[in-house]
Amino acid sequence: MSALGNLPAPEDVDIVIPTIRNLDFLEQWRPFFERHKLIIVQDGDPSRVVKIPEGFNYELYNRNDIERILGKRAECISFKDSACRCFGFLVSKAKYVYTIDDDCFVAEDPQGNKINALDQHLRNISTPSTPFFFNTLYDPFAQGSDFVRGYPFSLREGVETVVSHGLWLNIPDYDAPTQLVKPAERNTRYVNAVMTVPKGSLFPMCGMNLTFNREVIGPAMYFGLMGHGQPLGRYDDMWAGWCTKVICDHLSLGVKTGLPYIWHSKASDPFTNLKKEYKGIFWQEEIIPFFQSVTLSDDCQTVCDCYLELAQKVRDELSDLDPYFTKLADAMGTWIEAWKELNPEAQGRYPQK
Ligand SMILES: O=c1ccn([C@@H]2O[C@H](COP(=O)(O)OP(=O)(O)O[C@H]3OC[C@H](O)[C@H](O)[C@H]3O)[C@@H](O)[C@H]2O)c(=O)[nH]1
Ligand SMILES: [Mn+2]
Repeated sequence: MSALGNLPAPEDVDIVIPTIRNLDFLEQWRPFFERHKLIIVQDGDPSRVVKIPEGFNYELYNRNDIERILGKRAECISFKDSACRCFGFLVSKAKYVYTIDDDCFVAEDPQGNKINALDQHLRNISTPSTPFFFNTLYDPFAQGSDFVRGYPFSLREGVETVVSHGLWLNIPDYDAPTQLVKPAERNTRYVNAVMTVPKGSLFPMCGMNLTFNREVIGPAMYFGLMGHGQPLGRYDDMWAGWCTKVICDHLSLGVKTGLPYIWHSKASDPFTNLKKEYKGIFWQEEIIPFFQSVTLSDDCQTVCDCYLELAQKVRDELSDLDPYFTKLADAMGTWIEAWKELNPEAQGRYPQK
C-alpha cells in the first residue's frame, strides 16, 4: 500500500532547537527549514548572544524568558541540559514539532542525495502505524511497500502515528561506557527502513532527530529533570520516550523509528557523559520493569490524564529507588499544569474511534 498521507503545511510544523552554541548549522538546513518557525531554546547564560543566520522566522527563549512565562513552574524545565528543549514544545502552537540538535547536519543517502529529514518525518507521521502485528516488509505505507502475505486484513488500517524517531550517521547516540570502549566507532550503516515500534515494547527515544504530533502526544513529551542541581543527565529524552510509549500503547497510538538519518557531527565528552549518566545506568534496571508493568486505567480521558496517572505511579513505585523520583513525579505534575495553562486546546485527545 503506498498511501502517502497529505503532508502538513509549513505553518503546521515548528522546529525546536535547544542550544548552547551558535546556529550556523541552520545554513545547511535552510532549503528545508526556512518556511517553518524555529523555536530556539537558549540554555545556559541568558546574556550570551546567540548568532542566528539571517532569513529565518524564529522565536528565541532564554532562561529569563522561561521564568517570566512560567513563573514558579519554571522549576520543571531543566537548566544547563538539552532537556530544556521541552519548553519549546510548551510554547509552540503548531500541530507538529520537529526537534533537532544544533550539531546535526543534512546527511546523504547511499546515492549521494541530500536527505530532507523533515519531509521524511512528516511522511512517517502522516501514515498509519502497525503496532499490533509486525510487518516483515517494514512500513507498509512507505512508497513501494505493502502488507505481506499472512498479515490480518482486520489490522491493515493501522493506528494514528504520533511519533517519528529518526537516526544518525557518523556519531551514533551511544551511552558513555560504549563511547569509552569504542571512541572511534562511526555509524556508516544506512538502513533504508521505517518500522513501527510494536505495542508492549519500549524503546530508547533520542531527542536529536525527532518529530511528534504536539496536539496529541505533546503532554507526554516532558524531558525530565536533568542538568543543574539534578543527579542525572542524558536520560531526559529516554524518560519522555518511555512515558510516551506507555501512553501510546494504552491509547492505540503509533510510534515509528528508522529513516530519516541526519549527520551527527560532534561526539560529546564520554567522561562528562559518564558523570551525567552513571546513576541512570543502574537505575534503569528498575525503571524499565516499572514501565513494562504499568497499566493505565480506562477512565483516563486525555493524554494529560494518562500522564498524571503515570506521575502518581512514579511517585508510588520509584521513590524507594531514590527521592529524585518524588521530585520528578512532582515536576511531571507541574509540567501538565503549565501545559494546560498554555495549551488548553491540546490536551492530547483519545483517538476518535
Ligand atoms: O547544557 C546543554 C548541553 C547541550 N545543549 C544542546 O543540546 C543539544 C545536544 O547537545 P550535544 O550535542 O552537546 O550532546 P550529545 O551528547 O551529542 O546529545 C545527546 O545527549 C543529550 C541529548 O539527549 C541529545 O538529544 C542526545 O543526542 C545541542 O543542541 C546542544 O546545543 C543544551 O541546550 N544545554
Ligand atoms: Mn550532539
